[in-house]
This record gives sequence, C-alpha cells and structure tokens, in this order.
Amino acid sequence: MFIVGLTGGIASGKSTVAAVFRENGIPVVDADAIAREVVEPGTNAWKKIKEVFGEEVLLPTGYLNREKLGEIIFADATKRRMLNEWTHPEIHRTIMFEALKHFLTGNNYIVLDLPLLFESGVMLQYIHKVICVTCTPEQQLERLMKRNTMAKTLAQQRIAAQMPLEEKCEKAHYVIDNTNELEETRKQAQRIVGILNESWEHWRIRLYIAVLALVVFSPLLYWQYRSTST
Ligand SMILES: CC(C)(COP(=O)(O)OP(=O)(O)OC[C@H]1O[C@@H](n2cnc3c(N)ncnc32)[C@H](O)[C@@H]1O)[C@@H](O)C(=O)NCCC(=O)NCCS
Ligand SMILES: Nc1ncnc2c1ncn2[C@@H]1O[C@H](COP(=O)(O)OP(=O)(O)OP(=O)(O)O)[C@@H](O)[C@H]1O
Repeated sequence: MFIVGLTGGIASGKSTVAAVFRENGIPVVDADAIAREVVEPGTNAWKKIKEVFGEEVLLPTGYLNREKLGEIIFADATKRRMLNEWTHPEIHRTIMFEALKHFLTGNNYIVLDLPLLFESGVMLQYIHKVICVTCTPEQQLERLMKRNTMAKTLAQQRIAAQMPLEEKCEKAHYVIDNTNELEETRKQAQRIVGILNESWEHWRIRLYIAVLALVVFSPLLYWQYRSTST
C-alpha cells in the first residue's frame, strides 16, 4: 500500500485538501470520522468514558455530549491522555482495517487524514509521504472560532493541545499554504496530487520488480538449498 498522510493543525484546512484528492479518485480515510465511530454507545471506549467522566458527558440519547467532553479534556492534559489511551488504539486498528479494505478492492494508493499523525506517531511507520496544511496562528484561531462558534479561550485551548503547526510542517515532505483564497490552496493541492501520482508509479514499479525477483529466484534458492543439504 502507498499511504499519504494528510495532517496540520485543528482548522488549518485539511478538509479542502482532502476534497481535491477525492475529486482525483484517490480514497481518503478520515480519522476524525473513525474517532466518532469508536465512541458510539456500547463500545469499550464509550463505557470507559461513562465510567470515569460520568453521565454528565452523555446526551439523553446515550451518545456523547462532545461539546462537554471537549471542554473537559482540552482543559486538562491528564484527562486528555486518558481519553487518547481509550480511543487511539481502536482508531488505529480501524484505520488499518479501512486501508486493507481499499487494498482488497484494488485501491492501493490512499490518503489518511489524521490530525494527530505526529503527536501519536503510531501510524508514521506505514506512511510514505506526509502533507501538512498550514495557515497563520491568527487565521487558525479565527477560523476555528467561526466554524465551531466557539469562545476564544476554548479555541486557544484546543490549539494548544496539539504540536505547534510550524513544527508539524517542518517534519512533512510537502507543505500546503492555506493563508490565501481557497482556490489558491486547491491549486497547490492539485500540483501535489500530480507529484504523488508519479511517486506512486515509481513505488509500484519497484514493488513489481521485487515480486518478480522473488518469483524468479525462489525456485533457484530452493534448488540450491536442496543440493547443499543432501
Ligand atoms: C473530545 C471530542 C469528543 C471533541 O469532539 P468535537 O466534535 O468537538 O471535535 P472533533 O472530534 O470533530 O475534533 C476536531 C479536531 O479536534 C482535534 N482533536 C480531537 N481530539 C484531540 C486530542 N485528543 N488531542 C488533540 N487534538 C484533538 C483534532 O484536530 C480534530 O480534527 C473528540 O475530539 C474526541 O473524542 N477526541 C479523542 C479522539 C481523537 O484523538 N480524535 C482526533 C483524531 S484521531
Ligand atoms: N483559505 C481559507 N480562507 C477562508 N476560510 C478558510 C480557508 N480554509 C479553510 N477555511 C475555513 O476554516 C475552517 C477550517 O477549515 P477546515 O474544516 O478545512 O479545516 P480542517 O483542518 O479540516 O479542520 P479540523 O481538522 O479541525 O476538522 C472552515 O470553516 C473553512 O471553511
């Protein structure tokens, strides 16, 4: 599998870039969507959350009151770490399962939209290239407050709960600057789609050569092993 990691800060613009990949026929696995599934009523993570944080973080329907839980965990690093421990292993397992499903249905090049790619680090070993989407700290704060209709202090807490955006982009192979018009961001994303399509082709050729070499040489190695052991 050829996996491209898509990361950045909260509200830095990953969704815009993910949309460009989807439009180019490349499947996107969305970690935030998976994170919602793993805390559905009855799951192990949901049981843990209910047991430790109490009924007050649940809605009358039994689903999580995400706003309430968000306020608790983004204000307290220890509680956030606990929530991460209950949810992240299942999120990572589901990501691998989704990736495998794409692989088995003939899509062996996928994008993984994972905001905490560097913070958690677990998925890095499976990723070939990383894209980081960036904007200025002021834009990030303003866009987050506007999108989530969130107070400034809460938005600042959420941003502070992540690795600084600048540091993430230093670690990435490609950086997309989302400080201007959305169309400008889409153009950069489209250019990177072209570069990655080429990388994928090279990777695929190397994979075919490796498989071919294995098919050709394994009978020879086996024959050599048999003749030396008799
Ligand atoms: C705390 C929760 C309930 C808040 O839900 P809410 O609907 O308000 O936010 P949502 O899930 O859409 O997340 C929005 C963004 O917040 C950031 N974020 C979410 N969880 C975390 C975390 N544990 N640490 C740092 N940033 C986080 C990410 O950038 C994410 O894209 C939820 O984020 C959650 O369950 N988080 C733990 C699982 C997790 O780490 N998810 C991140 C993707 S793997
Ligand atoms: N270039 C831009 N100009 C103006 N607004 C933008 C721009 N890019 C994104 N936005 C707005 O900022 C908000 C955050 O963008 P988006 O949802 O794409 O970020 P994200 O990185 O996917 O966020 P998250 O990981 O938190 O879900 C959205 O409301 C979006 O419409």
